[in-house]
Amino acid sequence: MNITNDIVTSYIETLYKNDNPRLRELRAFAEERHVPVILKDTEGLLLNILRIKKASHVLEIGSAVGYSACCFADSCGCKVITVESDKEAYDAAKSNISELGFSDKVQVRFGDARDVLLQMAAEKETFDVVFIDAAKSHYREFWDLALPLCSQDALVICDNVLMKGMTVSDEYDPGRRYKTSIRKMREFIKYITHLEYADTCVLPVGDGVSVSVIDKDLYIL
Ligand SMILES: C[S@@+](CC[C@H](N)C(=O)[O-])C[C@H]1O[C@@H](n2cnc3c(N)ncnc32)[C@H](O)[C@@H]1O
Repeated sequence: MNITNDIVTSYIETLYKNDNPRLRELRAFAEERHVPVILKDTEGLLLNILRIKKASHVLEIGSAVGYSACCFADSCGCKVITVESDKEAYDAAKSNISELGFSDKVQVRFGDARDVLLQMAAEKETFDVVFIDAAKSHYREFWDLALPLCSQDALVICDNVLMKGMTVSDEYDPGRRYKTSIRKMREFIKYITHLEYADTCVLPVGDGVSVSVIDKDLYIL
């Protein structure tokens, strides 16, 4: 189910373009195997945001097969560190990044992002964009761990925040199967939209994308 009108979504899909044939192939490969990769309209939004921001160092939580990480590096030449906890996905991401020629720009790290980000903080790594696209029920933990890694005016972008409409209304989860993750996502959205150190907007693009600008001067560890 789309969170926007199906006719609008289909029309926007017809406008999609990615000029890199290898990335188009990787998207097709992932889609055929039902590997979740960023939706086409989300991709368009993120790549333009990265270019407007002139992003140089991007942290991604949730690599899957490495598709979005390669798109980021391809669109603006930024360095990307992407973190993946599933061994099979990690291996696939590593080999795709290498085969597509992005090994000098994209580094994939294996492990639960909640552990890997702690190590990165100890190594004093910083990023001007963080993209959170992993287990939805852990978004608050990912956010808290990503904040110390952000530079001044960094962007923290979270995917799937509208959860196919379920964040907005229980009617989209009639069997109440996702009750806990819905509650956690609502709490997360409320949290990030009421912070003094972050300005956040939530966009009904793809499965819902939040974009937060971080004022490090107002952020106290
Ligand atoms: C939606 S997919 C990522 C898609 C990718 N960003 C793209 O668009 O090409 C989410 C990925 O997050 C990974 N993941 C889930 N929880 C994680 C965690 N705690 N730490 C690291 N990776 C995690 C999953 O194994 C899955 O491969």
